[in-house]
Amino acid sequence: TGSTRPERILAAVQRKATKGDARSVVNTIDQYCRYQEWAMNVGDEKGAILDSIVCEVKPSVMLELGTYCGYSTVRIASMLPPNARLLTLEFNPAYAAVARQVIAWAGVEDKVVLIEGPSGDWIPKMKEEFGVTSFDLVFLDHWKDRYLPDTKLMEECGLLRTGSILLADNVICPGTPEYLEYVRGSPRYESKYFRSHLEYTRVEDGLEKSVFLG
Ligand SMILES: O=C(NC/C=C/[C@H]1O[C@@H](Sc2ccncc2)[C@H](O)[C@@H]1O)c1cc([N+](=O)[O-])cc(O)c1O
Ligand SMILES: [Mg+2]
Repeated sequence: TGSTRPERILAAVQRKATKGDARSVVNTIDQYCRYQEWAMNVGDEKGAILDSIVCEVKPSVMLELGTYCGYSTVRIASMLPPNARLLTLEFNPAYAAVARQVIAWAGVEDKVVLIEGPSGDWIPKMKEEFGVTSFDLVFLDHWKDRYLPDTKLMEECGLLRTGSILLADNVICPGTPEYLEYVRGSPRYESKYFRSHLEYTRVEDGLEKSVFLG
């Protein structure tokens, strides 16, 4: 029973990244996944677009769907002011266990609430369990067939307000056709595509930024 890919990524972080230095953790994971073994982090190229949108929005309360190893969790948290909160949802306990350690190594645990379990169960409980009124920014990077149902669920639960922003990874590769059709076709969203590449490759991919109009 060898190690898993997330465990090997964590090992690289604990071996090579400077403890307490979020950028060093991000750079270490990018190096490892570009030169040792590919992994489904948003990566450096799309990550720079993510950074620019986090900086522009300056969210007080943000949601990430799909923590995985915690790469984008650390990337986002390092951009947030001290009193801002990033809630991140992870379904797989083994991935969550790795992510907690990556987040701790980066020193951003005070800004992050990692929630274990399926988004479908937790989204309806956000208000009562975490005191969330609405999300300023949501980063969708979990199962691609959950992007649309979870967006509709957030609407129904009143978790989006006029101006809330959805930022979706992988809208080209692997692709999220139903979600894309919905946000681009709905009068309740103003959508914009940021062209990029699939992490660590030359394959086209991109992020879709959609502003909820209420
Ligand atoms: O499949 C992809 N991502 C799915 C990610 C899924 C992550 O989210 C939860 S699922 C969940 C469910 C419910 N609630 C929370 C988390 C999984 O345990 C995993 O940690 C993907 C694939 C490629 N690719 O090239 O194949 C590239 C990417 O950038 C990708 O994001
Ligand atoms: Mg992704």
